[in-house]
Amino acid sequence: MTLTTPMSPDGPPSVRIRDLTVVYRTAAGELPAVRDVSMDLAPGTVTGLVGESGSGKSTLALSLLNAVQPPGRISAGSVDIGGLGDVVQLRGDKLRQARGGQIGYVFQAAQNSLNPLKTVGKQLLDLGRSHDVKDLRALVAEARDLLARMGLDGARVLDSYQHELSGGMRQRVGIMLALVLNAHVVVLDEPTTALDMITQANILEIIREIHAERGLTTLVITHDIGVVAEVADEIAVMYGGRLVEQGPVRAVLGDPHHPYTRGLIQAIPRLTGDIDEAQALPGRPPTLTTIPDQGCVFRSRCALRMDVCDTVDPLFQSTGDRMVACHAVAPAATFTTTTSESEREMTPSRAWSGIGSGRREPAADGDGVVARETNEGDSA
Ligand SMILES: Nc1ncnc2c1ncn2[C@@H]1O[C@H](COP(=O)(O)OP(=O)(O)OP(=O)(O)O)[C@@H](O)[C@H]1O
Repeated sequence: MTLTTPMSPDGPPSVRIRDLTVVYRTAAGELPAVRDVSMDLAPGTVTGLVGESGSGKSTLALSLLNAVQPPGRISAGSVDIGGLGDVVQLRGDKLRQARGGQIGYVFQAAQNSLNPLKTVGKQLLDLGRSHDVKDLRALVAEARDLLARMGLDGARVLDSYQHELSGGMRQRVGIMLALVLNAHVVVLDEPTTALDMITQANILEIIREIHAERGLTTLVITHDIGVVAEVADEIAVMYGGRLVEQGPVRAVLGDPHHPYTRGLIQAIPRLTGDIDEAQALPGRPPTLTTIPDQGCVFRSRCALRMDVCDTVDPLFQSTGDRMVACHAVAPAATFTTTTSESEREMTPSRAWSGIGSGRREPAADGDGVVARETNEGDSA
């Protein structure tokens, strides 16, 4: 079925986040939930943002709409969205129009975020009026089309109250409301949480299809790596308010370079094979007050911890096909110049030799020493 709203004539927009820091006011002062994050969402891609609870995913995503609420605020950095400029600088009417108009957001637990006292159609009209939509009939037709595209009877759904719809139907209504004003950047926060497996699979398929057909740039936030594997082109991994790894999904999931990414993957129980293969990550993620203010944020849980990790923030830098922030992972330059046997041992997969076999201590001397030398050189 053809959608009434075609792909943007300029193509999907790019999103460029630079040096973004978001703080929350606490009894201990303002503390960063997102710190110095730089990342690009390539036009037309689905990026999956993963990390344990509290790693800063939702805070980062809200920054894309300049919608961080007090006691939080964006204290530094920029979010440039193609055709819009720096969203962090937008105020008043311009910001209100951008939200929903150009940037759609499907909130966490969208299934429960509809107004229980109004029909979906009434909420749609409220949305249209708040964005000064002149042709409300066309808006309703667009909503019906979108709902039909997602396998629902549009007219019936628009006449329904929240309690008359299943969880999966409400989630689709959330997606419709995020897209109906023709947004081309879409953020979905935990789009499949609390849905059964079949409905989850169905929603992920819908996200992919609509993403491709409408020419969107999409960010999906989830703590479930399975969701990322299913729906995303790129994966970004967050820990303690930092981005620790970002790259193509297949490359990163097939050969994770950061110890945290590897730990997340190893913690997934498999449907087949030995159930004991899944290893929970030891320790807990930090809270705002326990995130260290210098050195690597992951070091207290890291099997590859070295002295340098206590004092020097690892740079988020290219290791060839991806970006990684880890002192134990050699940057791209090292790979292109290595020739000798000992230098070849610097590759991340060598540094990982102990982890894959279930050993939970730093890699053997040679690897550890070489990695440390490499990184001390870098930070100099
Ligand atoms: N309103 C707030 N006031 C104070 N601290 C907050 C507030 N909202 C979030 N935080 C803190 O900021 C950090 C990041 O939270 P955020 O919700 O962005 O993480 P998340 O990765 O999205 O977690 P989840 O998956 O549980 O939603 C956490 O330590 C959280 O406790």
